Amino acid sequence: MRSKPDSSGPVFRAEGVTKVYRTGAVAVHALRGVDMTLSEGEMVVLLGASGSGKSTLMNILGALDTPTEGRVFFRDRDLTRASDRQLTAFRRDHVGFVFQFYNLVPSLTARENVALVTEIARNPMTPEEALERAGLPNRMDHFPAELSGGEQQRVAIARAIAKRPEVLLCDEPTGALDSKTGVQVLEALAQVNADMGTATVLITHNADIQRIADRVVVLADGRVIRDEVNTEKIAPAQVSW
Ligand SMILES: Nc1ncnc2c1ncn2[C@@H]1O[C@H](COP(=O)(O)OP(=O)(O)OP(=O)(O)O)[C@@H](O)[C@H]1O
Repeated sequence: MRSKPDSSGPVFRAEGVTKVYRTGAVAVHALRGVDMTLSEGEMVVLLGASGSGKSTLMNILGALDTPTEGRVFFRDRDLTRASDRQLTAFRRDHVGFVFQFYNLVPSLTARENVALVTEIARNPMTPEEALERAGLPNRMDHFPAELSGGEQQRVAIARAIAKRPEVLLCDEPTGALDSKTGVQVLEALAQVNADMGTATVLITHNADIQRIADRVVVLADGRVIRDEVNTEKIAPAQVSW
């Protein structure tokens, strides 16, 4: 069953997005006309084989990259017409990113890593609240080297959500984790999605993880080959791989 109504307009809308990377004489067609939407509060799992274009699409949605052709809207804003400066402001104000590798500052504690964001964001939560929401209330004064991979990833999630982004883009957040710690990370993401209504895109290689999604989008060779509502959504704790 869908857990959330789909009454409002999409947060993201990609229309006919193509991306061609040119390296010398070689052209790689990473995306070949992708249409996709992300609705308010929705958790979308993006699946596909290696090289199918998942990261390229996510980077374009998050304005880390620009399409070769096509349009990307964030609410009513056409990102493909925005300047670099506007795109930087868009990322800073609206998007949280979580990557496979946590990119924490090793010499700072969990709390201090999150504070790097809360000190510059416009309407942040406290680092403590962010770490609690990410499921890590008891490790705030630990350094990254004192934390497990799953705990480090939850610090990265806390850092990503501390500015209260409307969208969370997660590229293989469990890719470096075993299944037990991977489930804990998925639980943190599902909790944020449920409590804060943060629309979330989650890239994974792991087909089992699609079961926690509201909707599943599958890419193959730069095209969307499946886009379906998941009618039997399960809790992360029920996922095993
Ligand atoms: N900066 C780049 N320059 C040239 N080619 C690129 C670049 N980034 C990605 N590509 C190519 O674009 C295609 C899609 O890559 P992308 O990283 O989006 O796939 P993916 O589905 O995320 O793969 P993976 O699951 O392995 O991360 C691949 O063929 C890749 O080699």
